[in-house]
Amino acid sequence: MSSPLNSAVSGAPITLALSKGRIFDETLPLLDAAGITVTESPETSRKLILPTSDPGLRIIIVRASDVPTYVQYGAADLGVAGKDVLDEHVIEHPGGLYQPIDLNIGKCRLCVAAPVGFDYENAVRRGARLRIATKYVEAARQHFAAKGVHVDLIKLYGSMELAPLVGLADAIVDLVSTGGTLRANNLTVVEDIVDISSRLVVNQAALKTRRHQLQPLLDAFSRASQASA
Ligand SMILES: Nc1ncnc2c1ncn2[C@@H]1O[C@H](COP(=O)(O)OP(=O)(O)OP(=O)(O)O)[C@@H](O)[C@H]1O
Ligand SMILES: O=P(O)(O)OC[C@H]1O[C@H](OP(=O)(O)OP(=O)(O)O)[C@H](O)[C@@H]1O
Repeated sequence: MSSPLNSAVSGAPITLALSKGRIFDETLPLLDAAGITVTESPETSRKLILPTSDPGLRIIIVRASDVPTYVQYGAADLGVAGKDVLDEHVIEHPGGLYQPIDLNIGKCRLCVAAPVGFDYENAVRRGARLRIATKYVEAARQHFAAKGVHVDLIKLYGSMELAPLVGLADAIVDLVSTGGTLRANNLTVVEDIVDISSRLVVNQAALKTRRHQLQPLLDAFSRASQASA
């Protein structure tokens, strides 16, 4: 996309919500494909609103799990969030979010993992009540309910791999990519739940009222993500 987004028409730039780290880093090439560069980095700047080379687009930096909230309430017109985060959000706060594009970034798997040597299959067969530590309580609840496995879910906000090592849980539900974190902590995948990637998420009202501004960006993201699939 070579022409600037037309901010003069609506009076306000389009706001894109990103989290710093891998989502910001992996979204940059997609923006680049849309002819947009971001000169400041959230790793070095403390600014939470970053301008872009296009006066019609600004970026806000929020926690990964807060991206759907900013977009749902219209504080951002669109954002990038993992399917893991979106699924948790939508179960608790349905409506208002449109997920038009799988960006094919942030690829990993949501899995059940347990200490090497823990006989998960046998525990499930016996009908044992398992203690599961996770950040993804809703996804875990649905997964184990569908299998008819009784679980006590323990909500954590990070470093789930620690929980079975110190007796907080029997197993965890967490994201796995290379498997390096599990290996380093003597854990192993005992079950795959779902493939994860990051999605573009758009405020449904903005899609109606600012469609002509948003569409070129959506088209550019769609082309770039298909090219990298
Ligand atoms: N190891 C990984 N490989 C690929 N993608 C991943 C990996 N870990 C997480 N992701 C994806 O990237 C998204 C953002 O992860 P990130 O680690 O940047 O945030 P976070 O620390 O999980 O979020 P928060 O700050 O809200 O707790 C996740 O929601 C997931 O979709
Ligand atoms: O299989 P691997 O390649 O080792 O990746 C898996 C790890 O990646 C994620 O953590 P992240 O690196 O995002 O750390 P954080 O959750 O503490 O931000 C996830 O929660 C795992 O711990």
